[in-house]
Amino acid sequence: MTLPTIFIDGEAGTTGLDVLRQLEGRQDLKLILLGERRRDLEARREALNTADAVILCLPDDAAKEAVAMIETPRVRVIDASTAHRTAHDWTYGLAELDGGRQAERIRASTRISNPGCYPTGFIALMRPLVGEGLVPAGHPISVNAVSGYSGGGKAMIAAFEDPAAPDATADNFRLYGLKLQHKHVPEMQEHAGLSRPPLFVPSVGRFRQGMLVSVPLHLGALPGRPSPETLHAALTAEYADQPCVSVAPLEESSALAGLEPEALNGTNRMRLFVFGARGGEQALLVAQLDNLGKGASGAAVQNLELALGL
Ligand SMILES: NC(=O)C1=CN([C@@H]2O[C@H](COP(=O)(O)OP(=O)(O)OC[C@H]3O[C@@H](n4cnc5c(N)ncnc54)[C@H](OP(=O)(O)O)[C@@H]3O)[C@@H](O)[C@H]2O)C=CC1
Ligand SMILES: CC(=O)N[C@@H](CCC(=O)OP(=O)(O)O)C(=O)O
Repeated sequence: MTLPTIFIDGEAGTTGLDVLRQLEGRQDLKLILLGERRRDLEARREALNTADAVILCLPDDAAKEAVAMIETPRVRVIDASTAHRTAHDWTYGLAELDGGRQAERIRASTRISNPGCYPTGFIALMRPLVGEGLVPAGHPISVNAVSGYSGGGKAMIAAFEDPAAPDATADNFRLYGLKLQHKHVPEMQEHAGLSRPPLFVPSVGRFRQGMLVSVPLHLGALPGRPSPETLHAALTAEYADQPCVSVAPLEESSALAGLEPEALNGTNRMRLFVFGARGGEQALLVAQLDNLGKGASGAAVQNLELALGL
């Protein structure tokens, strides 16, 4: 039996290394690695056109360049960058959407855009609620989030870990994206089904990886005045059959005094929480995930398995 071949373009970057860690040692596929030739255009072109599947772990411009180099339509492409996440001829790689029907679309596709880390949490929380009409598409939505510093790739890792790095920082925590035009906003809006861009306030802390994405809601301002229990029931039903996404029971979340971002590190899992007093007028929805796991490399490997039927 011929094993499928996989090329990771960007194999030595933060996401690429994490994909490599998950794939090396597998007996059901063969990796194409370029090592020192990874920046050589001709070596990349050849690998991009001979592999059965390629995972692009590159900045946006380099990802677009890689796609333009692919002349073989059968090659399955999984792009971890932001470049194709709202492109209508690409399939959005969040397999759990629409009760898992998105997994079928991924299976049938040769162009798969891997979701952004923050959008993975936001869309998982919001899309079912908008779809059910519990939150109107035009409702003003705010989203606050915190990420580990690996979210900014090699440069941000160096800034937090190496005092001699060009952007070295002693910050323990900071808000950013303060122009309110973060690159993830169009992706969040489109795949959550919103007609108005969410107001997104990201932040980064002095921990390597892990993420919380929070959406506060004034329930009295929603048309049906749903309770926290109603929102929780909708999310629980949506993800009931999904092994990688779970919804914490209300008894569990109401007993929590706090929530930290690192609990799911090293996994491809995401946990959703609904906080709020029983029957109350306010709710806080939170997604907990690993920015490098379900937010990047974990989802890329999940999409690879779907696309190749592994
Ligand atoms: N970090 C995260 O949490 C997440 C990242 N992503 C996305 O994944 C992609 C990669 O990010 P990340 O791994 O963090 O970034 P890194 O900066 O850690 O790695 C980028 C990689 O791209 C390679 N590269 C850069 N430019 C070129 C080029 N012109 N030709 C060939 N290779 C090139 C680099 O090569 P070299 O090793 O030679 O420097 C490096 O290996 C980005 O699009 C990012 O948005 C998505 C979700 C989450
Ligand atoms: C902490 C930090 O800087 N995070 C990055 C998001 C991670 C990333 O590169 O975005 P994708 O998920 O789209 O690839 C940022 O805000 O730009």
